[in-house]
Amino acid sequence: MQDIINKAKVLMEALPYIKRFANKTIVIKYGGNAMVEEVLKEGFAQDIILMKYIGLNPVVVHGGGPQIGRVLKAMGKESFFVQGMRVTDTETMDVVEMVLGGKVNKEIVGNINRHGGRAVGLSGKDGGLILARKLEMTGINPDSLTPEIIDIGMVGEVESINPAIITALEESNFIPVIAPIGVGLRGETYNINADLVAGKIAGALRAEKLILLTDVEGVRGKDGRLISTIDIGRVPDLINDGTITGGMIPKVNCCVDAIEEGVAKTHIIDGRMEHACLLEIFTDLGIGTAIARF
Ligand SMILES: NC(=[NH2+])NCCC[C@H](N)C(=O)O
Repeated sequence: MQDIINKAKVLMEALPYIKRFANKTIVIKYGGNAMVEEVLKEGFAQDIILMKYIGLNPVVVHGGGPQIGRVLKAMGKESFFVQGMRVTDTETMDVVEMVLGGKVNKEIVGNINRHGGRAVGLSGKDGGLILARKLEMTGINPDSLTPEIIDIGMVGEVESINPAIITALEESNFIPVIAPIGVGLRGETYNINADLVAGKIAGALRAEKLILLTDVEGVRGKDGRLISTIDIGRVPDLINDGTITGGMIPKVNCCVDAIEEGVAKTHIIDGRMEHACLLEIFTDLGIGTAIARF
C-alpha cells in the first residue's frame, strides 16, 4: 500500500514542473556517454518523448566528437586538438559535416521517432539557423613567450542564430535535432562546439531551460561534493578560487551567457545516469547543478 502511495507522491512532485514548463522551450545539449551506451540512448529518447507529450518543447543539440574521430581514423587521418578543439582542415570539415549532420544526427532522430516522436534533423545550414565566423584562437608562442594567433582551420563560433526554422517546427509539433555546424557569410562550413551552439540557441529562443548533459555529476565543490545550485553572481568567485576548473569553466560560462540572454535556468547534469533529464526537470532537488539568478 505504502509503495503505491509513494508512486503517487513521485507523480505529484512532478506536477508543479509540468504546469510551469508546459509550452516552454527546453534546449538540451546531448553528448558523451548518453549518446553511446544503449540503455542511456533509449532512456534519453524516452525522456524527450515524455517531455513532448506533456507539453514541453524540447530542442536537441548534439555533439559527436568520438564518432568523428573514429571515421577519420578509419580513413587514415590523425586527429589533432588545440585547447580541446579539433584542428579542422577542409578535408576534416567534410568528414565532420558528413558524420555529424548525417550518421549521428539521423541516428538520434531515428531513436526518438522509434519511441513515438516526430523528430526532424537539421544542421545550422538549414533555414540559415546558425551564422558562424572563424574562431580566433590565441595561444602563447613557446619560443618567444608572446601571444600569437593559432590557426585551427574551420572551427567556428556563433555569429548569430536565426531561430525561425525551430519555431516553425515547434508550431507543428516536431522535435528539432540540431547538428552544431554553422555557415559563414561566404557559404563556408564551420565546425562549432555543441555546448556553445546549445547556449546560443537557448538564448535566441529565450528558452525556459538549457540543459548540458555531461559525463560528470555536475559542478563539484572543493570538498568533492556536488553543488546543487549556483547563483550566477557567484560564478566569478568560484572560478577565481579554483572551485570551477578546466573543462567545466567553458560549460559554466556558456550557462551564464545563456542566462544573460534571457534563459530562465540552466543545468549541468550527469548524462551517465539513466533518465537524467527527467530527474532534473521533474523533481525538486534534481540530480545535477542548476545555475540561475536565484
Ligand atoms: N540541480 C538542482 N538543484 N535542480 C533543481 C531542479 C528543480 C526543478 N526540477 C527545475 O527544473 O527547475
